[in-house]
Amino acid sequence: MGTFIIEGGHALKGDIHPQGAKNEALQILCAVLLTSDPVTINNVPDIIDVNKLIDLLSHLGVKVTKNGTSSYTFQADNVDLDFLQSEDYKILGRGLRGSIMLVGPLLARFGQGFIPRPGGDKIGRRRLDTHFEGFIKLGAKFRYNKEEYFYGVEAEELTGTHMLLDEASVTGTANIVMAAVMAKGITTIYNAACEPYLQQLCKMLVRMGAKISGIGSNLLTIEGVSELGGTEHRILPDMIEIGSWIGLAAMTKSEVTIKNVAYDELGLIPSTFRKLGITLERRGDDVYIPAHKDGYEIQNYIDGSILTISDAPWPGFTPDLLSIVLVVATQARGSLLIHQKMFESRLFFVDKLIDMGAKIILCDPHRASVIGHDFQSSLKATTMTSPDIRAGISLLIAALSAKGTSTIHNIEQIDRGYQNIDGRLKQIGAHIQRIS
Ligand SMILES: CC(=O)N[C@H]1[C@@H](OP(=O)(O)OP(=O)(O)OC[C@H]2O[C@@H](n3ccc(=O)[nH]c3=O)[C@H](O)[C@@H]2O)O[C@H](CO)[C@@H](O)[C@@H]1O
Ligand SMILES: C=C(OP(=O)(O)O)C(=O)O
Repeated sequence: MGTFIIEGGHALKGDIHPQGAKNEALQILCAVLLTSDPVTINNVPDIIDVNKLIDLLSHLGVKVTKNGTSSYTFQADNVDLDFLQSEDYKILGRGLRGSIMLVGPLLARFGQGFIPRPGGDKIGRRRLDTHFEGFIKLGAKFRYNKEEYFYGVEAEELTGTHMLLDEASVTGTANIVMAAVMAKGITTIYNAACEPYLQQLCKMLVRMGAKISGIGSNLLTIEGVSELGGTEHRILPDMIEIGSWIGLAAMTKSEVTIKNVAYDELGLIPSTFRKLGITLERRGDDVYIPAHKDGYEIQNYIDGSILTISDAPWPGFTPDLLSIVLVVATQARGSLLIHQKMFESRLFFVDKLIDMGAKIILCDPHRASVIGHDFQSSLKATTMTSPDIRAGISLLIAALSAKGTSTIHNIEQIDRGYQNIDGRLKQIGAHIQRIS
């Protein structure tokens, strides 16, 4: 279990280059299984979850060539389907959430897809019904081994159909789209998730020969084709990482420029941080955050009532940034309510912030009310353990702003989604040390 030792209270200064998006990379990597031709992917982040998925692909027989630091070529021309039944597959598949998206492409191309219950953050129930209901509608037979938590779908042929998803699941939509691209006839998916991750996946599939319309909306129409070919794809900058850097800059009163953010893909992220009173300027495709020497003030609603920040399926505000918004609010001028609607166990980490001196009331598992200190009182350094990826980065932000030296254990949770976070923080002046 790795640990960070952080000496807080230092302002940071400099440029940050965001990594490629974790959640997009996981979809795109699974899509390489849809063709026997080479697929080149650029801007691949060097993070635990992505590296685990690349390892899984290579165990499946996919040829993996590293072209440079963040560029890979994959060729799935000799996939070992027997590996899907092996103990190793059960162990490796459980290691991350993104592995669930292997099922759709395997089903589409080879008529069979299996997966153990995938890993990922323990942030509440994470059901997979949407995925499997979609495959069943396309004509697949479903089986589930309850003892081993092992899911399977099989089909001699998939046939296009209309489906209304029971929820706009991000990985569920990606999985169903990848299954449908080579189904016979037309598939329409309503209540589809439409995050930039999904849009990027669909655009890549179109370049591979798929016929998809409605990209970016919640109604996708897919006309099945008989096969797909190779392509080259570039992963967008990670919008969750960009939001994390914005929060970190404000709370440590640091002057930071986040370079090449693909601003037009950030949706509500900039305006949500602005509602906390944080100044961020768009400069070309960069985001400049000045040092907030006089703090930042939370805006109320027009009628004077207290601001609520809550998550919603895209283009709503992403749930993956709520923990970061929460920690940043602990030093704001004013109060707000955080309402985490999607996940029921994602706010419990506020106990650690309360220990550090933050004024937070956890109203119930989904809602926390935060009363900002306006920097009149610093958070106190402490020892903590990172429970999940976004709580982990939030605790790291708290530690960087706190007085004294903090310790964060279980930093693998942070490493699974943030590339060389300590190295990049050091480059802009943070006092952080990794102990493995
Ligand atoms: C690898 C990956 O890409 N992970 C992301 C993906 O996970 P993942 O695809 O697993 O998440 P889903 O979109 O399936 O659902 C997330 C949670 O929200 C609930 N839900 C979802 C849609 C909806 O309309 N109503 C609703 O309540 C689900 O029941 C579930 O509890 O999307 C989540 C939601 O943006 C993100 O937090 C994860 O980082
Ligand atoms: C919840 C997250 O990831 P995963 O779905 O991989 O657990 C996240 O990225 O915030």
